[in-house]
Amino acid sequence: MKIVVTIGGSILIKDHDYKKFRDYANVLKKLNQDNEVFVVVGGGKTARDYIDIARSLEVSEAMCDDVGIEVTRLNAKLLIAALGKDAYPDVPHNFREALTYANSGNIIVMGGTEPAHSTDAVGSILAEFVGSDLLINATSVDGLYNKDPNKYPDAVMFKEVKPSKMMELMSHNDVKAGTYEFFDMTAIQIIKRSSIKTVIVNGEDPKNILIANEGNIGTTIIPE
Ligand SMILES: Nc1ncnc2c1ncn2[C@@H]1O[C@H](COP(=O)(O)OP(=O)(O)O)[C@@H](O)[C@H]1O
Ligand SMILES: O=c1ccn([C@@H]2O[C@H](COP(=O)(O)OP(=O)(O)O)[C@@H](O)[C@H]2O)c(=O)[nH]1
Repeated sequence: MKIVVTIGGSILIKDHDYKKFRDYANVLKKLNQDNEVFVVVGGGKTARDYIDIARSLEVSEAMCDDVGIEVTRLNAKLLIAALGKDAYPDVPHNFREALTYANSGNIIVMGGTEPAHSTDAVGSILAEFVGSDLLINATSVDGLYNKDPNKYPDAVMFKEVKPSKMMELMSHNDVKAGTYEFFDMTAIQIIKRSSIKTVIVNGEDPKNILIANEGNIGTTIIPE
């Protein structure tokens, strides 16, 4: 099975701790034993800090996004380091490169591609591009809720959700560099148009990725 895993920067680089990269590498190696694995990593607080500096220098939003992309690629390099010989040594800068590098049989790790969307969108486009059977989105909450669970204690998590419902929930979100919170529209649109089976899980514990592969955790995005 082909699997694309996106790992939110909010978990991977939260504490600037090498152990998170090592723990993720161990889980991804396990997943890669019976599957072909592609990974997309986010930028986290580091990306937001860099974007804030760029924005204060009054560069364009696209340039701010570009700064964010560089940070995601740095995080990808760290995960490649943790994976050692199981990873392809270069970070693909686009989807064609990812597909070409996959011929090596190694785990592919990438960050962002171009401005104006998040690494969640990169994950969904990559899933479409390589014909992935499953997209696993590892983030800092247990799944998709009817409202932000960090702001509203009474928020309720969906076990299953259709893309159109997600669009409704995310439509008010900002589209500036560093602010593509949770899922951006591009990501949802791609998941919708190609009916990509997607599971959103809490990635604080990397082992949840293995559970997501077997089902029954987090939120599953189901076709319309
Ligand atoms: N409807 C929602 N369901 C779940 N989380 C939400 C929702 N709306 C906003 N959030 C927020 O989105 C955050 C995850 O987004 P983000 O920090 O960008 O994660 P990642 O690093 O995985 O991309 C959560 O911490 C949560 O506070
Ligand atoms: O293909 C991409 C990926 C990322 N980004 C920029 O890089 C930032 C960090 O990526 P992301 O938000 O996905 O990281 P995470 O939410 O996982 O920390 C984004 O906010 C965007 O500004 C982008 O422009 N294009």
